[in-house]
Amino acid sequence: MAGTKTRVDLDGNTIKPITICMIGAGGFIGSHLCEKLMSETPHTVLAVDVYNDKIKHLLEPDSLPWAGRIQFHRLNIKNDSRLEGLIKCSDLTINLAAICTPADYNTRPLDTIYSNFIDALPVVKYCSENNKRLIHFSTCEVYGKTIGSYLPKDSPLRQDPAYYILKEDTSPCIFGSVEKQRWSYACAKQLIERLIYAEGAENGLEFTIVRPFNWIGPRMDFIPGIDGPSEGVPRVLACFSNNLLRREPLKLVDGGESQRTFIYIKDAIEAVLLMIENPARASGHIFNVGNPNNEVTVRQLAEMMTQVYSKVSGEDAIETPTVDVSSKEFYGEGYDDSDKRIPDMTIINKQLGWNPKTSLWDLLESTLTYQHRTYAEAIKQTIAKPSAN
Ligand SMILES: NC(=O)c1ccc[n+]([C@@H]2O[C@H](COP(=O)([O-])OP(=O)(O)OC[C@H]3O[C@@H](n4cnc5c(N)ncnc54)[C@H](O)[C@@H]3O)[C@@H](O)[C@H]2O)c1
Ligand SMILES: O=c1ccn([C@@H]2O[C@H](COP(=O)(O)OP(=O)(O)O[C@H]3OC[C@](O)(CO)[C@H]3O)[C@@H](O)[C@H]2O)c(=O)[nH]1
Repeated sequence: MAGTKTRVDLDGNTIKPITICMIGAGGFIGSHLCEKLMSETPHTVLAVDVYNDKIKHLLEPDSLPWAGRIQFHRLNIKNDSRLEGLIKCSDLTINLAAICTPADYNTRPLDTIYSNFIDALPVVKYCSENNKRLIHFSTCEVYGKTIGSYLPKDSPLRQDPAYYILKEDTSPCIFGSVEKQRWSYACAKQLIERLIYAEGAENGLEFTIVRPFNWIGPRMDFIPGIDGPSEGVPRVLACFSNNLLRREPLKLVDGGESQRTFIYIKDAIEAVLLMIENPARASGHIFNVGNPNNEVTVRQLAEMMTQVYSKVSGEDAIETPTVDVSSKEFYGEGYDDSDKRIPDMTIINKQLGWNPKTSLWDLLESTLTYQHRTYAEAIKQTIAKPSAN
């Protein structure tokens, strides 16, 4: 059971129980991290969020084995004076809070910039002033587009990894023009990274920055009309899951040519736990956390999800499984895209000896099994219900 046997870090030292102030604990990543910390470690979590639906199973009932090691604090970090107190009484702060769905970047750029930069400022300040360690969640989007994307389509250099592999310490950050408001998020994340780095350099802040590369799994985002707004546009996993559950074609934005590497949330959480429990190895570093072996185009992702969903649901795929849609139609004015995202793993390998394990097929199988079990019945009922109009 968690907390009863001695746990050691990568250098063989005993790990002491700590208190973690986790901001954004009620979201997708936060819920998995809380689950891991409760079931496998003796640490205490002060879980801060405006919502707690995704961690309710960890908070209730009081008889859970970890009762007393997790407390939920419903607060909005934009305007709540309790934040400093929570950071002060913790050993480590993990900041996950953000607006991080691409459909918002070009349609709500002010909220996006405030959420990812302005609202994170007090968190960094309180950590720095109170000598508290900070693990801040940034994004792979800070790399923007690859250098290779600016080469002619037929250039052989496009095949050279030097032109597309994304490295924390050497790759540039290449964003589109200011009118392309898609980059409001990446730019805000980049500036907060620079501020944290500067706090480390000038004031000795002990920090780690995480750049997640498309972490996916159960509880990611919402299914429109079921546990989120009917007109809402979540990230691609939930968009495609929604289409499959409703037996609608999956929408391929601009032909589905963009490439992504997807990593299973449970693999990624292992990396975060290593950062939490190995401060001497993690502090002062920026880490890519992704699975370079799981690269697909968005079109290939749609095809694979269609096959996997057929297998787990027992339903045949629909006759026309995908449909092309322009980015302007799907996301509106100001959308732009990252062409390709393959993480370099040198730094995380060297510092933490971590590697992802789960193949794309396997992670889709467990995730779509969860989506089917969780939503298929509710979707059937909404489809069967006669509409109000
Ligand atoms: N999931 C990924 O693949 C991925 C990729 C790149 C970066 N990230 C980063 O990781 C972090 C977590 O992402 P996620 O996928 O879990 O997103 P998420 O939207 O599921 O979680 C974010 C949580 O933060 C909370 N939050 C936002 N603003 C808040 C505020 N003002 N006060 C209190 N709580 C607030 C939200 O309610 C939500 O529960 C984000 O910073 C995101 O930019 C995630
Ligand atoms: O129905 C859809 C939805 C999306 N697409 C395309 O899929 C690609 C991936 O989209 P998505 O997962 O929504 O987001 P991104 O990978 O572009 O950005 C995220 O990456 C990390 C993070 O920082 C946080 O999660 C976020 O910014 C993309 O090409 C879409 O256009 C589709 O074709 N159909």
